[in-house]
Amino acid sequence: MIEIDRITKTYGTVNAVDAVSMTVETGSITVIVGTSGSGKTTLLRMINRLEEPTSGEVRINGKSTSSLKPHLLRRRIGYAIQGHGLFPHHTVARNIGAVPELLKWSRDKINARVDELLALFSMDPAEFRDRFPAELSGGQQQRVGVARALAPRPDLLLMDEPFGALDPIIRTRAQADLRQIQRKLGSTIMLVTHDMEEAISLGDHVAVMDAGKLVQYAPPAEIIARPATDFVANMVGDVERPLRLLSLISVSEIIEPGEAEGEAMPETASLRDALSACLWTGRDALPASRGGKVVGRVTLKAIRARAGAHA
Ligand SMILES: Nc1ncnc2c1ncn2[C@@H]1O[C@H](COP(=O)(O)OP(=O)(O)OP(=O)(O)O)[C@@H](O)[C@H]1O
Repeated sequence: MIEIDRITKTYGTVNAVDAVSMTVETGSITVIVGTSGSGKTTLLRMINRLEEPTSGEVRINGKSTSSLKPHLLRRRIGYAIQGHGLFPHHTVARNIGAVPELLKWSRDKINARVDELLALFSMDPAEFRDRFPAELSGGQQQRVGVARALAPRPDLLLMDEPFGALDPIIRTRAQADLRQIQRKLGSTIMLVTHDMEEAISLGDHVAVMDAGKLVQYAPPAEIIARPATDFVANMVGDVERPLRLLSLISVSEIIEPGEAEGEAMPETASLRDALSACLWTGRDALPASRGGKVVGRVTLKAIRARAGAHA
């Protein structure tokens, strides 16, 4: 069991993560979802102490992570990131065996573990063991990255946007593979994404972050049925229907006078695109442009009203 207890990270005057508490059950997947800058990565990196918390603590099976040396802690916690961070001059086998080697496992034990993991990820060990990362597809590199993180049988696997670089079809497949492997190995996983669909399809629990705060922590069905705040409701949408409707309406229909910060949205774009841009960049309003010139703004409130009017 992982207990996160009022953990906070302050940069200057900003609480990037603000007194977040949650308990993660062993053998489950928890997905942390939120807009850009909501504190997801900082939260994840405090768990393996790549960032030191300003206050609060994390306990793994009852033991505070602050009682362990960070490099020893990180051998017990796997970490997989977007772009996978493989060592380019090492073979697949050496990449996967990197931490077991540090832990001084025997050569036979490492080789067996490498082959076991490759097979689990549907990669024939005889074919892939001796290849270099550049000789793999993006999806294969991603799988090797996850296999490497799982190699020493970590207590916990942290994943930061692991599927971010994959195209949508491979991404869906990679999510299904991860689910299957996690079930088989009984791993405990905490995964960060900005994609609510990914959170809902992968998570046993979904943690929604907004401006450093944990605004809801619940199973996906509850997040959809009973969003705790307007922000969560916005992130979930009313599942698919309003999004489909919004994709049929153009920004030009709801432009209003006024200003907004950041990159402009062309009036010919759909409200689905405008909503997506608001959520992605954490803005409540976007400038709207016609022929490259800003002519007003489109607000999250107006997008929601329009979605409601069609419901
Ligand atoms: N080293 C740092 N120094 C100062 N501020 C930081 C630092 N790291 C992160 N922040 C700030 O903390 C906040 C949270 O950042 P964090 O990277 O955790 O967000 P995130 O939700 O993971 O975003 P994204 O999805 O864009 O990666 C942001 O406002 C960010 O600018």
